[in-house]
Amino acid sequence: MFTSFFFSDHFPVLGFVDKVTGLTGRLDKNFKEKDQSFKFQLTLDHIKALLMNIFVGGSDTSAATVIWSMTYLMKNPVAMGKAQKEVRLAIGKKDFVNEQDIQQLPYLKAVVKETMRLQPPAPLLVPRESTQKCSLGGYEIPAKTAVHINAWAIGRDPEAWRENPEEFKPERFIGSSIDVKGADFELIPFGAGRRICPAIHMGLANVELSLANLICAFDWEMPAGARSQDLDMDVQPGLAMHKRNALCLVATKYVQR
Ligand code: HEM
Repeated sequence: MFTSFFFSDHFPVLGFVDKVTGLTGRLDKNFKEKDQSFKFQLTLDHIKALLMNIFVGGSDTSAATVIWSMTYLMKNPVAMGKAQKEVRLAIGKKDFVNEQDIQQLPYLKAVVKETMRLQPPAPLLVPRESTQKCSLGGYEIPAKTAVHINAWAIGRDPEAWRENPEEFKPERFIGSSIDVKGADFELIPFGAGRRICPAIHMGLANVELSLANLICAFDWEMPAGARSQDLDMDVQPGLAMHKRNALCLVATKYVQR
């Protein structure tokens, strides 16, 4: 069915041909059969909710991370300089950073990890409920308990991050195996275990690609009269942790000499 040629897909006015050839009837029958393999009736509302999940879950978190990364880089010009030098050297005369280039950018990746450590986009991950009674770290947790994991606090825990945990220091990840993929519990911006963010690779690519292109193509300055050290880190409370006040910067196109 998937590979069949439907006139209606290409020439809507000739859609009646699909009815005459029986394709439309076969399509309806297929849908009905597939629907029965679900334990419930899949409605348009379910599909809308699913698309909403993907759209909100995907765009909001990635956008928040790019803005926090830019904020930290503006407040740390040495780190901004290092990240720009790395990406500009790696792509040479090309005018766009692509996914392959990203693999040669360890410092940029460290910047993203460090941002996610300090400002995980979903600071309490997604609320969950325990299905059965269990014991964790000496605490008895009954079934049906609401569980919130404070990824924000874990990322700043001085026992896990011994070297100035409050400081933005991407270098802490250079030569370190700690990653955001759910295996290192001190850094879990995407969660961990079976309910870890299913789009972790897409989320990381969104952030790394946007950030790499922003800092590669432009030099960034504060608007006249503003100082980067005064940039605030105020947070807009919500499921996703956004910067409360808009980050206003002046971009100048970078021209390679
Ligand atoms: C920087 C980007 C992203 C971050 C930081 C992020 C973070 C998270 C976190 C913390 C969770 C909850 C994990 C848990 O409860 O343990 C989650 C779940 C989820 N994320 Fe992401 N996410 C990102 C990008 C995306 C994208 C791009 C999509 C979709 C295209 C997406 C779709 C989802 C969905 C559908 C779930 C629910 C999974 C479930 O309940 O089983 N996320 N994400």
